[in-house]
Amino acid sequence: MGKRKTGFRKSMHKPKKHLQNSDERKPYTDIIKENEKFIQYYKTQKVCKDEEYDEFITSLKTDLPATFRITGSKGEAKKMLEIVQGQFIKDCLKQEESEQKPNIFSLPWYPDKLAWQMELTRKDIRRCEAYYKLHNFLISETEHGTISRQETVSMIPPLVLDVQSHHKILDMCAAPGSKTAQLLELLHAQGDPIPTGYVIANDVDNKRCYMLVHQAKRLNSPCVAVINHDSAVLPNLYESLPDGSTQQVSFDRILCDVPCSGDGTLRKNPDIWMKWTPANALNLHGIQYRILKRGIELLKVGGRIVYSTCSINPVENESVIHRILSELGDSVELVDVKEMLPGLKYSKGMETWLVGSRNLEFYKSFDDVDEKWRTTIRPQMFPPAEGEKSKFKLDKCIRILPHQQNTGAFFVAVLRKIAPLNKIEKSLKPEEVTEETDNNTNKRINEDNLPQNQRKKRRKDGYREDPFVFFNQEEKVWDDIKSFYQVDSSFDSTCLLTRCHVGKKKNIYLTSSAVRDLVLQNQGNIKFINTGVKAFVRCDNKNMKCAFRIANDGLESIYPFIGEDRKVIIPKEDLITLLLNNDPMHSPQINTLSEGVQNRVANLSPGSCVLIYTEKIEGIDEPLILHLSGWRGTTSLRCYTTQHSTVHLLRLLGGDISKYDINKFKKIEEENTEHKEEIVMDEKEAENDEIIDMH
Ligand SMILES: C[S@@+](CC[C@H](N)C(=O)[O-])C[C@H]1O[C@@H](n2cnc3c(N)ncnc32)[C@H](O)[C@@H]1O
Repeated sequence: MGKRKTGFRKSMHKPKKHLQNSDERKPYTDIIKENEKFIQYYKTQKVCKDEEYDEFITSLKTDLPATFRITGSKGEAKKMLEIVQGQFIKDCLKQEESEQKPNIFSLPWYPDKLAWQMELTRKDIRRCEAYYKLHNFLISETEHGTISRQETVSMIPPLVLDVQSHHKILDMCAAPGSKTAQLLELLHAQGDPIPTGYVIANDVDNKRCYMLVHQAKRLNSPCVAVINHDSAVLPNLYESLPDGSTQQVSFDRILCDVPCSGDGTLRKNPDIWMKWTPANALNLHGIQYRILKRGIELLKVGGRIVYSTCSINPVENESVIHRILSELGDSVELVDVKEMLPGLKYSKGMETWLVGSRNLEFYKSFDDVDEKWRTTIRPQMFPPAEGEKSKFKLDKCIRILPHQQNTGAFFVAVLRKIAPLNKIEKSLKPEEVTEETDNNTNKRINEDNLPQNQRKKRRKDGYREDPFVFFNQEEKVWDDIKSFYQVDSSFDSTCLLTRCHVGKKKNIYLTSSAVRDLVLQNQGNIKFINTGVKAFVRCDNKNMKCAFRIANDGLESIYPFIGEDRKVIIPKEDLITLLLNNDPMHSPQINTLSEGVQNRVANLSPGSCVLIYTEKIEGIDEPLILHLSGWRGTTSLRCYTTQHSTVHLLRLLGGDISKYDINKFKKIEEENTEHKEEIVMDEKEAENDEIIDMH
């Protein structure tokens, strides 16, 4: 008797993911957006005028509008702006049955019209079939890195930090990283391929550090490193000086976007309605203060630090700033940044507030506080005395409330360091530092200059990260790369690194020389999670004289150093052809491309190359310039792009993206039908099997 075939495939028994009726997560629609304590607390705190209070609360109960920021080089950003302002987005917003289409507008206070808000929530965009093209647009452009979907108010802190390309920037509480990404954009805004400044992005939560890595990666910057520390006790960082000694890094700019109760995000996170209690703010005040204080210690005199929270509570906001100014007032002052935010509606910082206990007993001063609350309510949480208000100028802080312009709630304070902290700075230097200082100069001795046997092994075991292994002058693989790509002698190959000590090098990453120095000087004390942009990828292709191809990620940084021989100018039509056919098995044949390209590649030896596309854009001097990693095969030419980048590039060039612009609603419908058909088929097969068996 033959073996019985069941005919039932595994897939039949396992419901497809989208068909599963999962009740693991409570839908946000089931959350009751009420909390008596919350309503009473903020009414008592007078966070807005009495006549606005109902509007304030009502606004907190509605979903947030979707917003995004355009990023990228000037030419690319201008082209994206044309798309956002043009017919494409107009069509995306059109609802077939309705005559009314939601509005989309640029935020007046964000420079160059780069930030946009829609009269649609993220949920609307995700759930409504009419917006599937808009949704696809937002996803592919976000993944490619040309837009960042970021909440309106969250764009303010990096903006008022006033970043320039030479700034050393520290982002103290950086994960998941939307502000880090914005800081990187601002660092690269002038178009330098490798800015001299950098961003050190820190978070205490190891897992969240990887979200940060993902965010930073989208920006393809060689000037960022992700580290993992409690920023309240972040060790000093050191940098080399030209004479070989080292000195402590003083940051030009610091972002201190501290952990907070998050009640300003109620519109996005409605579950906070059920969890909210005044105790959260009381518990967070201490760590918020310590993080800000450590930030000020690490800041250069003349530098700027931005303190921000997504909390409405003065105990987490003005109270922290007041405490800092009371202690360090000779060294820091609040900065008025009104001029940097034209058209933004906000309330001035509060100069007086009450401190409320867990059960809503409100106190004007610590002397009145009931004994039982004195461990949670601290004397430093109270506002300045009546006669001292003008000394602190807390009204320079910025409070954004949700009803003012349909956003989340937010608090921002900008501080400038005007003098060193003296005693405090000295007392907080970690022990390792003094241990190794040169007595005469008070500078730390550069360990790299010491003989190997005198270097102290500082790395603690247990870091999960792969090592950061920088090339030395004699790096073997470099000779081939250098000669194949005719890399200019000004390129510093010691800024290239791999993540393995032994074995074949797979990916080669690039950092700026300042970031390289930071890693080398500090990897004993600082837990580096990630750094470097991918510059070269191993591809052992017999046809190529060099084992590494150029990666798109780091191409902008290495482009100026690559010799002309491996660069191919490509016209629009050919680039569109390559993008539409970027399956490596079916790359376009060279003889199907334009004559210009055929002539250009005739003498180009097989292997990796850079494809260059330029286009004049009306209204700006800077053209759109695209540099893409390409491959000259024996008879074909291809372009390396991920699917999201392919869609982005085709969109920029006006190519046909229909094959990628999938209507997921239709697809699900089809899959459901297919699934039903599959079941019928499987049942038929099973019946046949029965028949076969019976005979
Ligand atoms: C408000 S979120 C930061 C949001 C982030 N700046 C952004 O724009 O995406 C606060 C972050 O602080 C981190 N955090 C909490 N305590 C910290 C500490 N002591 N040191 C460093 N990070 C801390 C949390 O893990 C969280 O990721």
